[in-house]
Amino acid sequence: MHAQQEDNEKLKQKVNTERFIYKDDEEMEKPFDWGQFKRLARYMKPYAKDKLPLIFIMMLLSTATKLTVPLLISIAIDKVFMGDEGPSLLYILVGVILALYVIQWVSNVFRIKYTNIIGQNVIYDLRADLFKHIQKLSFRFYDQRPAGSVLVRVTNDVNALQELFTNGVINLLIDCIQLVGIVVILLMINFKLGLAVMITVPIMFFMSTALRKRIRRAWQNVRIHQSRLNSHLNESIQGIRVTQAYVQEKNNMDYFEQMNMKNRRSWDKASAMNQSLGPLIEVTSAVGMCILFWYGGILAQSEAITIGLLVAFTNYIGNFWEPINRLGQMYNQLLVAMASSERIFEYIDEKPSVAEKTDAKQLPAIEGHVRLDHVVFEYEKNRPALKGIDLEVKAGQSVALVGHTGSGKSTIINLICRFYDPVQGAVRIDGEDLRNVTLQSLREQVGIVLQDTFIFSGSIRDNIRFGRLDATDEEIELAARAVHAHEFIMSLPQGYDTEVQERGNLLSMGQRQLISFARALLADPKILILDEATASIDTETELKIQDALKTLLKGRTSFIVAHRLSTIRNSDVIVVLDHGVIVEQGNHAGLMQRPNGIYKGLIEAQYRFFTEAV
Ligand SMILES: Nc1ncnc2c1ncn2[C@@H]1O[C@H](COP(=O)(O)OP(=O)(O)OP(=O)(O)O)[C@@H](O)[C@H]1O
Repeated sequence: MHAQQEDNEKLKQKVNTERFIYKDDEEMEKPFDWGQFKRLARYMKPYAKDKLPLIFIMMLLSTATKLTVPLLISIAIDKVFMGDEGPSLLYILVGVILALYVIQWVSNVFRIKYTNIIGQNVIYDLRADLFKHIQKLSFRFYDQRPAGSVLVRVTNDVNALQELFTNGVINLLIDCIQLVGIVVILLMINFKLGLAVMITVPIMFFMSTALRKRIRRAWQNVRIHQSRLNSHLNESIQGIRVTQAYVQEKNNMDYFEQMNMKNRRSWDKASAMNQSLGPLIEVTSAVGMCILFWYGGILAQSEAITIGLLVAFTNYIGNFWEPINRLGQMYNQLLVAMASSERIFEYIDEKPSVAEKTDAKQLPAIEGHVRLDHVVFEYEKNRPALKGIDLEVKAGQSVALVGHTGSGKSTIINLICRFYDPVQGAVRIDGEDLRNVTLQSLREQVGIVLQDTFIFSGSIRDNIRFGRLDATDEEIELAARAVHAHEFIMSLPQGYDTEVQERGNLLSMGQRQLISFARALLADPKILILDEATASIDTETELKIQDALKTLLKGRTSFIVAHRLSTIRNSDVIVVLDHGVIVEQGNHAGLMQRPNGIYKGLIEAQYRFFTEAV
């Protein structure tokens, strides 16, 4: 019994660990890619003309002032303290140093201000480009990715570039200029001493490069864990109702804890490694200092260098390690940003699988004649969802698509709206192959109401107006009345102005559907598609809806997918699908006369279901 319990516990743990599998969205190692860096830098171009030269001047000014101060101090030591100059030179030097600090401060303030402006603008543009593009991507793109991972690219990856643009690139330049400046000054003051002190640079460079590679990997590991945590969080919040309904909170929490712990451990490891870099730099700089005091002392004794210049040397060396340390960090930051930019550009470069031809023409006002010519379609290679569909629908006819679940009903609809293109064959409206027309001119004339109707945050009025943005309030109300939505809308606290939250959480499923009916009616499309649209409506409302549908469908070609067969018996043509093939076609009366017909079987099964249930 005990062993059985243990087995059960193990099985539960196994299921829990394997339940969530998130594809890692992160490249481990990527060499620096100049092409990509240039592409990224192009985002700075619009601001380059007026802001970049200013930033550059400010940068040179602050570095020059910073590097001049030690030289002035050395003059004070040699001429005033060690020499025989009077205090007036000291006052002048102190005044100049003070002025230099003020200049440095002012130039830094403006530099930071301008770099922030450029950085924020670049990030704004990049995010806008990315969002604009992913809005155009086809259903196939979204089929292949969890929403969480798309979200992470628009938020986290773009944020990762923010630091690079606001500080990174400019600090990198400042540090390079400062380093070159210091090296030149050191070698000019005393060539031999300069070389001797810098002997430690290559040693430190090699040691820190090796260490940094490991640090970079450790941070990448942190991001992988964070990304998994994000995906899980996104899924948990979206699926919270199902989780609670199946009392899976504890399992969910256990899994979250595991992820959270792994994330924390990876963070601890990375930050411990990071901290080991500081002492390495300190030791190297201490060795450099020792060399300076030892060799510098000898040179000073032989009067090859003055005490003032030795002090200046010490000062410069002190300022030397800091940018070297930062440059290493910056390189890491640059590689991280490059990985992020690669992921962003990957989306921006993604071509919509349903692409408009360059010479795509406007679909003129249609009559609504729809034809599917031997259409074959597959979502995944070698798994056809439609296996050669031939269907002709005259303008104004109402077509019902019926069949078992997974038989291909929604797929036909997806092709008529051109959310996907057929693999073989063609879908034509008024004789025009849909691949030859612009998406806008097609979709403006095809209305669709889905079972999972999407309600956007905003007022009820705005949601109905989504069907036609220039509709007047009267037209909106007329549409709502026609589909019997007006009564329930008026019973809401602010009527048409009632704010509904994202996804319409405040409304029932049926109410959401009535709103989308009104939305579709307002759009006044020549072809109307109702995909399981009446599934969530109660029988009483359905009777009203049947009446409304008559108005809604009048003069339009319509496609109705419904499991509730009572909704479709009045259709002109009923198309019965099975495993992606049309197996029967005709009107209700005709199909009911077929002995052993599939449609007849479906109707009888549904009738039995209802009579036995009652
Ligand atoms: N986005 C997708 N990616 C991969 N396969 C899909 C996708 N959508 C549907 N399929 C597959 O295509 C086939 C047809 O699906 P379709 O949604 O057209 O069926 P349906 O008749 O509308 O079913 P239901 O009545 O359950 O809505 C099914 O085998 C389904 O598994």
